[in-house]
Amino acid sequence: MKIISAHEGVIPISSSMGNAFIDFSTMDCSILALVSDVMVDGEPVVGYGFNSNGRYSAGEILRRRVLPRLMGAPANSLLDDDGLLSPSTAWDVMMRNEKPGGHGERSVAVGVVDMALHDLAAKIAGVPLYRWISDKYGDGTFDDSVFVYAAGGYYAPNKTYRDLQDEMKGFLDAGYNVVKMKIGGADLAEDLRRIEAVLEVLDGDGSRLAVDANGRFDLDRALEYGRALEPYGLFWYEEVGDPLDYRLNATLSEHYRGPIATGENLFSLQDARNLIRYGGMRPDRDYIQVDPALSYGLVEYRRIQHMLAQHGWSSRRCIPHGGHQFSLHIAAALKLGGNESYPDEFQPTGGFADDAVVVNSRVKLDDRPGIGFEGKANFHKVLRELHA
Ligand SMILES: O=C([O-])CC(=O)C(=O)O
Ligand SMILES: [Mg+2]
Repeated sequence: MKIISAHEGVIPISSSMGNAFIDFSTMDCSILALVSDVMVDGEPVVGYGFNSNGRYSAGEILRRRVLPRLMGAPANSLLDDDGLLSPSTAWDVMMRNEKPGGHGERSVAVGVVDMALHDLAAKIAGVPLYRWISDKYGDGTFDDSVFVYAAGGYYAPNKTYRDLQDEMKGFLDAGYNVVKMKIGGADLAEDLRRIEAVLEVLDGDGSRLAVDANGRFDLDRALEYGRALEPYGLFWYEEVGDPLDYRLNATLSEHYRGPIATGENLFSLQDARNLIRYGGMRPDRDYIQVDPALSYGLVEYRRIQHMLAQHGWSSRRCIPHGGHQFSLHIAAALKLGGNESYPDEFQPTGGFADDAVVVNSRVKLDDRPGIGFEGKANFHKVLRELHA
């Protein structure tokens, strides 16, 4: 088995919305197709990857470092002892001559390729990725549906409370029980009005609402918001301070009693371990949101799972960021607590297969081989054009 060619590209996923830290007017995304020499029904088997939603493309690193190493390696150096494509062996090849630390966007580039390699390996095996993962690394069992919550509630020009409520109603109508909205892009009084507006739609049940500050707050503001939010009994209070400010998070956890979620901008085993060591995260209630696509892919994510287990954390406390199909398979196979979903945002990359149905905030996995991008027509069209 050989990878014959790699086709990398960049697509816009821009929009007018904003969170507390950035607007998405120039947001884009790296996409990748790895074409193999394995033929099925007269067509080569192709693995696809992309860099999750909401961080910029990493084409330069892909083109200059990661892909040349992958494509320059002897074909058999990417295979396991059974002659099958091994994403973890390929990972070592991609990371040759890379120093530790400073993970930055390198982890994003490697994550794109790791996703495509997993898609390819599962397609060659003729099974959906969740099955491939659970057969290879687990006991062959998996969750046949995954908890998903609907993320949205962004700031946007001229967006009214009514617009925000309608957006959230749309999520409930689409089958979600838990929704997420942005905070920190306005002052506390205004954000509380926005929260109250959303709570009206949720019958006043704060346990169905997560709020996300996108790393905006300093300690004073983190605690001030925490005091104001605590009475609502929210689903979680997300990414409150800078992702690498572990002490801020630890101090917050001493004051804020409800669940805290963070980790979407931690891109390595080392950073995730520091969060667990120094961030005051509580394994009985908090959530880890590391996104496998942004953080060196599934190979590294499995190391993170191992680290979490050593620290006494259940995989159920992990709900990855990103709202993508890759994490959905990982969540089912590694028995995570769930996965994010963007029903409306980040197109064409965000969201699941077109025929995926959310019932009671759970989505079932399907039987398409690999990750199943083929079931998401608008995205598959873009991916196919890469190697047409
Ligand atoms: O706004 C974003 O960049 C996405 C985000 O934080 C999330 O989905 O949790
Ligand atoms: Mg977030």
